[in-house]
Amino acid sequence: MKIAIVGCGNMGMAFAKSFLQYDLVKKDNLLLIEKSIERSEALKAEKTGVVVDTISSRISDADLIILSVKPQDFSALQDALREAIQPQQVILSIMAGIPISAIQEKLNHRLVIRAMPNTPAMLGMGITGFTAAKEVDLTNLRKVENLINATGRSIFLEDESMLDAVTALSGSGPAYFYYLVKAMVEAGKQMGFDESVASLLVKQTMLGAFHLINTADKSLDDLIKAVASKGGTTEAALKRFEEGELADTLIAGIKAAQVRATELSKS
Ligand SMILES: NC(=O)C1=CN([C@@H]2O[C@H](COP(=O)(O)OP(=O)(O)OC[C@H]3O[C@@H](n4cnc5c(N)ncnc54)[C@H](OP(=O)(O)O)[C@@H]3O)[C@@H](O)[C@H]2O)C=CC1
Ligand SMILES: O=C(O)[C@@H]1CCC=N1
Repeated sequence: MKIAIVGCGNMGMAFAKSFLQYDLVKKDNLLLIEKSIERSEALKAEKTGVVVDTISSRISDADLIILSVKPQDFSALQDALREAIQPQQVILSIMAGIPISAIQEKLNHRLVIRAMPNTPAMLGMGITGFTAAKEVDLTNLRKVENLINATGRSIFLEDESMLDAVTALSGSGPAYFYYLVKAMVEAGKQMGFDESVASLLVKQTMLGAFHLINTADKSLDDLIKAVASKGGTTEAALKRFEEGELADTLIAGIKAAQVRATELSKS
């Protein structure tokens, strides 16, 4: 299989490296198109694939073209891509917000799959929601699904509009988790720990607690109850969170991300 990746930043390279790790593509068959000189020099030094800086007829060789530039950068490349693209090539877009119909229209091309991964894809521990234009046949869909699964797990969604919710929940989700971890580390520092000690306490707590979610046969409410003794310390913290409407704020934030994804689709 020959793959071209347009935009080789965080996510483009998470995909590229996962494919290489599982031998789903050979380096010689991996075309990396990266505009940033600094980044493309680094990619050349890493020898991850064939690195070029612009879209040219070389892209016409690829079976699959992955679009992993920022949504705002799509319009600048669409003309060059429309010129070079061949009818049998499959496009996989991971750009937040941009609907399949817009990509089809701008590129004058039908075979478009749209996916929303997240950064743990860098470790093969991502989760990706994806959907496809009705013109994409099962063979191509399976091929792309196999590639996505090299970055972690995946979930196929019939309804494209749910991809904006995937973006808000799991696409952006890692940042919410880091935000929470950062606040807990800050609390540790304010209580007198060095950053490194606070960080160790928090990170190991999050790791252990995560595994309990997955292994203990208990609901999240039961897991909370198992920590929060009547009249104890956890209860004091949870009461303060409730007063500050922390859960509602988190939910509102996630919905704001969904709204932004929908706005991006219209810009
Ligand atoms: N980061 C995340 O957690 C996730 C991101 N996404 C989506 O993935 C996409 C990429 O995000 P991310 O990897 O974080 O972004 P990055 O900024 O890390 O990577 C994008 C790269 O594309 C380059 N680029 C821009 N225009 C072109 C062009 N015309 N030709 C070639 N390269 C180009 C950029 O260069 P320069 O910097 O010079 O502009 C940059 O190096 C976005 O659309 C985002 O919505 C999806 C899921 C999760
Ligand atoms: O913040 C963003 O727009 C992208 C999409 C999901 C994660 N990062």
